[in-house]
Amino acid sequence: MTTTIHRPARTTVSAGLAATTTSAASSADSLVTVRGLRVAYGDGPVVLDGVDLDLAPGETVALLGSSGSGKSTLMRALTGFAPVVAGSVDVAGHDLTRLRRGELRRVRADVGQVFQQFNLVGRLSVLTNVLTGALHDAGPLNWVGGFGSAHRRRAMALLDRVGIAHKANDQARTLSGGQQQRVAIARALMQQPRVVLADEPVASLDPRMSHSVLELLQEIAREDGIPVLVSLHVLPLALEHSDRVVGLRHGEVLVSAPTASLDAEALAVVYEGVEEETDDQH
Ligand SMILES: Nc1ncnc2c1ncn2[C@@H]1O[C@H](COP(=O)(O)OP(=O)(O)OP(=O)(O)O)[C@@H](O)[C@H]1O
Repeated sequence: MTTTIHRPARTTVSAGLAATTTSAASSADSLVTVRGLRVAYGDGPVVLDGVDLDLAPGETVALLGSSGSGKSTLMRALTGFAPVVAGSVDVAGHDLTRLRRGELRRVRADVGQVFQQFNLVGRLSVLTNVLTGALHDAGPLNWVGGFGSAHRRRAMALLDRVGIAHKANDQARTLSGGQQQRVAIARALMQQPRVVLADEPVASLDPRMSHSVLELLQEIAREDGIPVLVSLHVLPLALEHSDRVVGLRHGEVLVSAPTASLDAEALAVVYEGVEEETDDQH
């Protein structure tokens, strides 16, 4: 696939940009392929317009854009929850826009999700929170012992992988934000996802924790050979912890290029003409 930095007529072209480079992803090897995606909520305006996206196994793609540019909506489309007006959203060989509800539920199990607020059940143990990631394939639960021993072994192995096995029996709410996000990542991995979506996973974390959580996500992508799409508001974090960057502005993809070919100046086009606060982007 050719990658692009689009410059709409109303924006200024700054010097020195590589307008065309070669991407890591192409539709041939992509696990996720979005084409011509157009989304509108009810009778409201179009919030995604003609979006193309490819996610290849093993790559971490940073999704950038100002508040309201459509990042969460794109993530929602990848789980079949966005009101799609046109286009296709292919995840692991299934076009989500064409599936019935039951089929959609099965395909959703392939998509692991990580959220800004972790979404753990605070009063439950760390281990139980991770186990809930396997609910879709747990079968009839043994309500005395809960999940079976195979699930528990897998959950413990994942907690070990994310570095907090020693907290397994603690209540989730007693952990720090960074630790809770690691639990949430382990829970997402528990469902053995084919792709991981992380919607602003470090927005509630301090800089040190942010780096370590993003390092972990990138490591998981590489080691497990799954794509990770991570939306971020902080440019330096995106430039340090991704293989490719996709930049949205007003629902359109303006930048899609390997991270190594980009810098903050090249990405400024994504934020040009946007009035919202920009303090945390640089
Ligand atoms: N459920 C909804 N109903 C109506 N409009 C919505 C809904 N969700 C989002 N929108 C609108 O869609 C547009 C894109 O929103 P979205 O949340 O996808 O942006 P975002 O880039 O994720 O923003 P942020 O960085 O603030 O999370 C915005 O104009 C928003 O108001």
